[in-house]
Amino acid sequence: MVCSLVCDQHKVALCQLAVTPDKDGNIARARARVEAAADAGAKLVVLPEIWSCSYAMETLASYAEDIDGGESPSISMLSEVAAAKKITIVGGSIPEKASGKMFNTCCVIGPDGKILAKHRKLHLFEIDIPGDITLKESDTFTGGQETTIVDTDVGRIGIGICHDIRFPELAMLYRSKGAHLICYPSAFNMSTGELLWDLMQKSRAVDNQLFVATCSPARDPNVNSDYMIWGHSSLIGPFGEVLAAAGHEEATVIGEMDLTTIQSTRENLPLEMQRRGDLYRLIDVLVNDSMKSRSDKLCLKMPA
Ligand SMILES: NC(=O)CC(=O)C(=O)O
Repeated sequence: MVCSLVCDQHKVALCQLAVTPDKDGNIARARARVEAAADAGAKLVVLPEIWSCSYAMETLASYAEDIDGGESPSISMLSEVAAAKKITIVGGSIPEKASGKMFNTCCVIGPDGKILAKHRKLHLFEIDIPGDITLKESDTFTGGQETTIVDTDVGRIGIGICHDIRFPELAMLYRSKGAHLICYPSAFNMSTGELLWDLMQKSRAVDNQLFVATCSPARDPNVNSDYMIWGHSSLIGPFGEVLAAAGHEEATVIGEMDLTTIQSTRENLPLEMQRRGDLYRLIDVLVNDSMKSRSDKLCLKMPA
C-alpha cells in the first residue's frame, strides 16, 4: 500500500476478550491479544467495555484504578504496548476511581504511549424488564461530563461507551466535528443484543456516513450471573457494510478502514446537502426536551 502524507487505509483490530474475575490474568491476556493484533498489522486496536474485571456491579469497586494518580496497571500495560508497537489503542473501559467517585472510563493511547484522551461514559445504562433484566449503572457509577473527540494517527475518533450508542445526538455531534470513526467499547447482554446490537451500530454509521467500531467482551456461557454478554464486536463502514465481525467467543477480528470511502459515500448519497435546516435543527430538539420534566419525558401523549 502506498500512503500519501497521511495514510487513508488502516487495519483496525477488535479484541473481543474473555474476561474473568482475575485481573492480572485479564491484563496478561489483553496484552497478548493487543501485541498479536499489532504484529498482524493493526494500527488501531479497540478493547471492550470493562475488560479488566467482570461487568458485575457488586464487585466493580474493588477493581477500580486511579488513572490520574498514575496507579493503573491496566492503562500502564496499554501504554507500554502502544509505545512498543507504535499503535493507537482505544482502551475499552475500566472502572476508574477519582474524587471519591467511580466512572466507567475509556483511555485513548497514542503510539508514544501517552494518554491522548479519557472518556467517561456519559449515559449510564438503565433497564428494567421485569422477569428478565434489571440494572441501574448509576447506583455504581457517576456519569461523565464531557464528550470526547480525538485526533489520532488513524483519523479523528469520537468515543462513546456502550449505552452511549443509543443517543444519536452524540454521534451527530461527532460527525459535525469531523469524526471519521466512532468507537463504542461495549458490553451488550442477551436481552438487548439480539435485536439492537447490529441495528444501532449500523444506524449510527449510516446516519452519519462514517465508520463505527464496537468491541465487546466474549460471552461466557458458564458464567454464574444474570448478565450474559452478547459479543459480536464489529467494524461497520459508512454505507452500513460489515468490514469485520466476531461471533460470541473470544477472538480478534481485523478489518480495513479506508477513510476515502467516507467522502465517496457522502458524494454518492449527499444527505448533508439535503438536510432541511429550515424545518428542523438539533438544537431545537435538545432545548425543548431539556425543558420537560422527567415524568413528561417518560409519558407519550395519546390521542384524545
Ligand atoms: N453496558 C451497557 O451499557 C449495556 C447496554 O447498553 C445494553 O443494551 O446491553
